[in-house]
Amino acid sequence: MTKPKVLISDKMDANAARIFKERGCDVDVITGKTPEELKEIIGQYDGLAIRSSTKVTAEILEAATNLKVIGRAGIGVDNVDIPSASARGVVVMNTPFGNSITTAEHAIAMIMALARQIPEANARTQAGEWPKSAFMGVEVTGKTLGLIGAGNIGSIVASRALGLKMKVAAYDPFLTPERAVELGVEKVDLGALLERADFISLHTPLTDETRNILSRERMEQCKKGVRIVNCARGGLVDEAALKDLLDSGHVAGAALDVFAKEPPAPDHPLFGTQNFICTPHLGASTTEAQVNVALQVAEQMADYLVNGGVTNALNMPSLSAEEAPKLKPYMALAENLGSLVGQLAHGELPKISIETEGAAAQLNQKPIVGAVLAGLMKRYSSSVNMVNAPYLAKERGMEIREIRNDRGGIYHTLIRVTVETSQGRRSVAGTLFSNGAPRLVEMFGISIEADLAGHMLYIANRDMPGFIGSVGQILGEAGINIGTFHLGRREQGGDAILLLSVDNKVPQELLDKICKVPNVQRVWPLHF
Ligand SMILES: NC(=O)C1=CN([C@@H]2O[C@H](COP(=O)(O)OP(=O)(O)OC[C@H]3O[C@@H](n4cnc5c(N)ncnc54)[C@H](O)[C@@H]3O)[C@@H](O)[C@H]2O)C=CC1
Ligand SMILES: O=C(O)C(=O)COP(=O)(O)O
Repeated sequence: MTKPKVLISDKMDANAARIFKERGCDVDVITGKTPEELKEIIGQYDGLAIRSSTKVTAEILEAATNLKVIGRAGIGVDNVDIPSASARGVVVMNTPFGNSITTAEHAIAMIMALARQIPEANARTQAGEWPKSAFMGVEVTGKTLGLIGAGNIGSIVASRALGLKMKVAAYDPFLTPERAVELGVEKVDLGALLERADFISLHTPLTDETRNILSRERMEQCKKGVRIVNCARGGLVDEAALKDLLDSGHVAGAALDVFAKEPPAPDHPLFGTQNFICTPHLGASTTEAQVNVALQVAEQMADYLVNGGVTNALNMPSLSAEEAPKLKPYMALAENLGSLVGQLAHGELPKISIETEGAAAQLNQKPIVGAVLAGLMKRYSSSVNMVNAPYLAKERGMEIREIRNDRGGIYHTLIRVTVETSQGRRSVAGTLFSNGAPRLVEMFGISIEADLAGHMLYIANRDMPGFIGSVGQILGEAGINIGTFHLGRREQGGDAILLLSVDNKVPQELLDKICKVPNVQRVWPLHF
């Protein structure tokens, strides 16, 4: 058998190459290639090991005709086009914990550097000045640190900040009250965090929801004199607004490890701004973290290439060869149902029950439960997958109930997912057609049949004449094409639901307009 061939295309600790060789792979270390150069050579490799510099675009993947696995020695995978990789059957893995401590420590270092203006004081002192009276710092003791995102890294930052005698307030829709107590932080909403924080540190992935989470408006809502740290992802903070607010003194200091575009242009507006400090995406750059992630990524990738074992994959569950074909369609259904309740619940999810009926109840429940939870949490975490979702859910205090009912009801096979939140109970169910196609069959106890795919709109209304025409007209006038249309109602004149698939994302103004149509109770955009 020919040896699998791996390319390490970003700077990586030498342990990675050593492990690949020891595990029976050939390995090339070629860093600093342009996308065009990478495209030329990628076709010969079975594995690609990267950090954040290599951008694995659809175009690169198209040329990667032999590629089987991409391994990210680190956490964020926003530089990999995962849908394209999945479509080509390429497994994408990361190392979700290997650099978390190191990155949390970098955020703490940034907080301290801002509090005492260490970089500028250092530069001026070494330039021959003795600017003792130019600098007046602030203590962090007793100050409030507002954490946006309290996952792996945010939690570690919280523990270190508490050790520094700071108070920690955290905004994270996935943080349960119990987990907040365990961490010793106060769970708050974003508005309260902005009003109270003396320091803000961001620790979320970059998603549609977190992009620009510190917008101009939100930073203006902050306490005057706030100091902001971003060691997560560029794009979370509006850089132009940050520049203006530092100039006006509303923001007293800002430290960025990451930029919207990396590397930033040499004339980036923030460069040279007073009380602004930055580092070139060094969050994960310690000897310890780099050894951790290099060893882990090489072991995981070699295991997959040589033995077919799957660990920390973001686009594939870990499955045995016999189970895989049977479970595959169920997992697609389960992930869609999880994603649907996650989008509808939009908030804390302390209790979830996953019920299987008929044929579904006879199968290995683990991948089904994993897929529901992965669907539910994927909007909140970049590294969630079917394998680690149950673990993450447990860690975050989610109560998970599994119910099996071997006897089928009206459907020969059914999965029902119910979440209980402070806003109430939300339950959805789906079945599989005989060709394996997944189908939603029930929402909130109301029968409805729909495919869950692409952009959709969920509308809850009173069952009254005329409403469908008005909704269709609003969308039609805005040039939004309706693909499919599904209706369900509890009883004549009672609660009813409408699920539409639409060709484009529906803008907020239109959602507001639909909300005003008589008898409409709730409008919710969905995406699958
Ligand atoms: N600067 C650097 O070198 C490094 C940066 N990172 C980045 O740090 C970030 C966090 O990493 P982890 O803690 O490991 O991820 P994680 O997945 O454990 O935690 C992310 C947290 O953000 C929360 N979240 C998601 N959407 C949110 C929203 N709209 N508002 C508030 N909270 C939200 C999630 O619920 C989750 O608890 C990632 O973007 C990662 O890529 C990670 C390592 C090194
Ligand atoms: O792990 C992450 O998400 C990081 O951002 C670290 O990036 P790097 O591997 O240092 O290029």
